[in-house]
Amino acid sequence: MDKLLITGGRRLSGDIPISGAKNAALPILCAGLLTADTLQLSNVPHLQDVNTMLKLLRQMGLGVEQDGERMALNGGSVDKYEAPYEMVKTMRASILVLGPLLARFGEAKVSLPGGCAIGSRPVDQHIKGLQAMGAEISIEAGYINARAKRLRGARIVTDMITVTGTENLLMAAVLADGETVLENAAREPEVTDLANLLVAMGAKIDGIGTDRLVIQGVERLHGASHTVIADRIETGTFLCAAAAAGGDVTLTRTRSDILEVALDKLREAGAVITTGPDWIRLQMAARPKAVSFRTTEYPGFPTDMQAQFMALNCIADGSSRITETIFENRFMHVQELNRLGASIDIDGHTALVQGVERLVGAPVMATDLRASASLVIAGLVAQGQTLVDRIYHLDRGYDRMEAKLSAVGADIQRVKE
Ligand SMILES: CC(=O)N[C@H]1[C@@H](OP(=O)(O)OP(=O)(O)OC[C@H]2O[C@@H](n3ccc(=O)[nH]c3=O)[C@H](O)[C@@H]2O)O[C@H](CO)[C@@H](O)[C@@H]1O
Ligand SMILES: C=C(OP(=O)(O)O)C(=O)O
Repeated sequence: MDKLLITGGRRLSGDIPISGAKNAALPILCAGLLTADTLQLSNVPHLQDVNTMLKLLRQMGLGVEQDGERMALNGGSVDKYEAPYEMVKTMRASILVLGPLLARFGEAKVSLPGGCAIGSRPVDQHIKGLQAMGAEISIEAGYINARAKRLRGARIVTDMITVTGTENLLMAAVLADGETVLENAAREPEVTDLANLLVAMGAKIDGIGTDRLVIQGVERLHGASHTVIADRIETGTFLCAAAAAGGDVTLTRTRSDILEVALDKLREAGAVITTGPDWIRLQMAARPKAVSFRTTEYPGFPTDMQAQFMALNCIADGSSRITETIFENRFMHVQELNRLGASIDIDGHTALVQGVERLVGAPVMATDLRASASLVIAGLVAQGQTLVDRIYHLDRGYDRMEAKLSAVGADIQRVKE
């Protein structure tokens, strides 16, 4: 199992190119199921989750041609409508095949994802929405079995804001009979990116970027070309790394407008940030100041940045309060950060971080994707060596993180065992 060996204390300086967004690429790949024509995609990131999704889609008969970050998908030969447990258990986003399969083929069998390290993460809202559109759904032996001759438009109000729930229902609604209104829809930029692709494929969607999506179903969708948006969480992760380690980095091929709360927090922490149309520069000359925040849905502070900001707060001047409101169990990194010398207490959904002058390297264990990123950031500032185990979590969502960090001066290497 691969590990990352980091020797802390190096300042970071130089350019880091940002990859396409994992959370946009995954639903966009599933949109390939919605048409018999070809989708031409670019800026698709090299990630384990993308490989897993492609494996699943190929099993269903989707044609895939890959050329680096470019990809051509053809849904003309899709003839299997099942997402088996073995796939779904390694990647929850496999649930995103449910809406497209049901909408185009009238049937789908998808393993229930179950819980994961960060929480119970049910998919009841996906199911409830599809039922409102006329699908007959039964749960048997851990599988969602769904059928519908043709989905019909409906008004759906989800109980909470759900990102993949909105994406699944959107992909179902574009081929449904009549009008669907999705109230309380997620506004994450990745949902917007998917919606823009669907419009390019011939879908009729109003309210893109708002919490009320109105969809007029069409008979069929056609091929299109699309560039996946930049990964705002990868961007934010490298910004936190540079703010914690100190230095001067410029992130290229990314956008500042989809990351504004995180940029404001980094400024509050003492970073000097300048931005251009497709780059963000961060300069950090002093010890960071502690910053408090609550995670919320977009455009609020993203839960996927909580762990990385906690790592920054560990070595900051002052104390901070971090409240997690999206997932019930997203503080698994706290124990590991404390093993490096951090001072963090948990009080319910709030972590109280007392900044310390220094962390000291140690072997630590990654528990989920962003927890892994927080341990890498902590390792970059800790004295001595930090060995991060179980980095298969990191490989799910970061494209060659160690190569990108080495290129700006970090002492970090992948160790194979
Ligand atoms: C592949 C992808 O895009 N993953 C992102 C997506 O996950 P994902 O789409 O799984 O997260 P959701 O937005 O659905 O979850 C938000 C909250 O709603 C709850 N819920 C959700 C659906 C449902 O049917 N029932 C229910 O109770 C969840 O347990 C959670 O507490 O959004 C999360 C929140 O921004 C991010 O952390 C993930 O990185
Ligand atoms: C929680 C995440 O992803 P997923 O929904 O794929 O588990 C994440 O990207 O931080």
